[in-house]
Amino acid sequence: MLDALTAGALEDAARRRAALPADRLESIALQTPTPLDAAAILGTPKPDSDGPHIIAEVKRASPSKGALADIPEPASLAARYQAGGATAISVLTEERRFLGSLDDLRAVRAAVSVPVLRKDFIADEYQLLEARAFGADLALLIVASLEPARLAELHRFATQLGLSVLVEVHDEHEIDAALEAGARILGVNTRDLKTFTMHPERFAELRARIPDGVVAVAESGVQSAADVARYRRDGADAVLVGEALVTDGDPESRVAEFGRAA
Ligand SMILES: O=P(O)(O)OC[C@@H](O)[C@@H](O)c1c[nH]c2ccccc12
Repeated sequence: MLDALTAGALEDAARRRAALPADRLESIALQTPTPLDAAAILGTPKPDSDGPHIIAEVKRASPSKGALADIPEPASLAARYQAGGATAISVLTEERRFLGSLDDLRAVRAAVSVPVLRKDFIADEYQLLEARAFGADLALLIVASLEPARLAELHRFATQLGLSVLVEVHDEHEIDAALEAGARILGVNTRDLKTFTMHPERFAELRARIPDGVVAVAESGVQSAADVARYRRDGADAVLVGEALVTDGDPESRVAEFGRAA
């Protein structure tokens, strides 16, 4: 599944590149305001609460669940997340299975002042230029979908563009590869990418391998404040939540509640 998603994302990027070559995209990217330092922001404890930073996700659908929510105005959803105290906003831009787009990224960027993450299956420099040009402050790199040398190369390229990187891992070996590549923000995705089953205990098991000074993000499977509190007690600096927020009638209050969970 991960390979198919990455192949599809690369195909879609190649189509966009045919319309806008990399050198032209790069000059747009470099005229875009300097990204926020997401690693520093997520690495600083919240002044007003013992809860974790919340990274709130704009997510219409997923391969495991199909359609989750109609989101006609991603900008207003993101603004409500920010009003609820979200430290950062994640925007799924993958088109085929998550039904996202770069237009969503652009709209969210214009609506919020907190860091914005481009969440996609990134395996090419062009996709990082897009992230920067459409206003993202950070980009996702998934260790399981990249050779170690390629991961390091893309991490370096993103950093040169001024982007922070959320490096996603699933096991000890991937943590080692991520740290080797220079990761400052590590996301443990507790959803198994092959079976889509949830293993929230994986976060606690892997947390000990994440060194001080590296931001630890717990990703996936949060349904309630109790789930957030558990990740927090297990040592999460930040918790990334999608489904529970897009399916809630009052995402602002829900983000606020999650941000206090400790
Ligand atoms: O909707 P959830 O269970 O709260 O999960 C959010 C997020 O962790 C999930 O969307 C995600 C984690 N890693 C990814 C990589 C690609 C696409 C999506 C993801």
